[in-house]
Amino acid sequence: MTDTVVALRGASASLGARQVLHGIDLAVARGEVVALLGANGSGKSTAVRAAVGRVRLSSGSWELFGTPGERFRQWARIGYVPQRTTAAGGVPATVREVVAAGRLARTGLRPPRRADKAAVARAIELVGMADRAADAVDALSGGQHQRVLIARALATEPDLLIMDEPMAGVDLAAQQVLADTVRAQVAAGTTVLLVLHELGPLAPLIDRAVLLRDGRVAHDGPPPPLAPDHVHPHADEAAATVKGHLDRWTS
Ligand SMILES: Nc1ncnc2c1ncn2[C@@H]1O[C@H](COP(=O)(O)OP(=O)(O)OP(=O)(O)O)[C@@H](O)[C@H]1O
Repeated sequence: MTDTVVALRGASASLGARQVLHGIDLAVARGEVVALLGANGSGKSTAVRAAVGRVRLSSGSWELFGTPGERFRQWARIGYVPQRTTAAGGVPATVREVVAAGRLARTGLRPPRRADKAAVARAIELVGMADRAADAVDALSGGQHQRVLIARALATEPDLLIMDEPMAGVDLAAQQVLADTVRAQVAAGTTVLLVLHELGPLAPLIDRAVLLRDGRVAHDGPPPPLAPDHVHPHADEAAATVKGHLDRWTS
């Protein structure tokens, strides 16, 4: 048994001719909530895509649940929300269908059982979309779409949840719903790795922050300091202050 749920060690990776990651170390322990921060193009998405095996390392190593990534097969233990994409790509699927597709990692091709249907319903409920479950996803707003993608990742009941900029393009009220969702997952023992541009309403949940700069780890430790009133859930002012702190911290 190991307490490290996901780890990149000395990881380098290139996209096309460009080396994007330069020997990064990124490890997340069981139960931790880690934010991966950094400017545009610093390599955050590439790092998490490498962590889930979607980008091949040119050197270094990669582990999931104590198993070398190349040999890891228990993909149902991982919920991954990629950087903003559309959930259905023109296919008129309903919210429930898209979220149920996430459950396939557990069920394979066997017919869904009651527990599978319950997990799908719970995931939809968690992101506050129960009243839209039968609606086509292409009728949803960007923020609602993002919630559906998160529900799809939660439907597998993951031990490790990786989300790439989950708050991008999501309005403040929906951000609060997402923060509550992440809080519920954390309370249930899920390990969380988040790519974030700013901490926003997730700030109180973050145990540790890893800052990337030009494909290298520039900081790994406590998250950036927060304004004293950061806990106020809907204060634009507080969000702006946190962002101000973060900008100073990352520049
Ligand atoms: N297919 C590709 N070929 C070459 N370079 C690429 C490719 N895809 C991305 N890049 C470059 O790799 C770098 C890192 O990209 P990555 O998406 O990991 O950064 P990021 O920190 O997640 O940025 P953002 O916050 O903008 O999403 C960027 O400079 C990007 O332009």
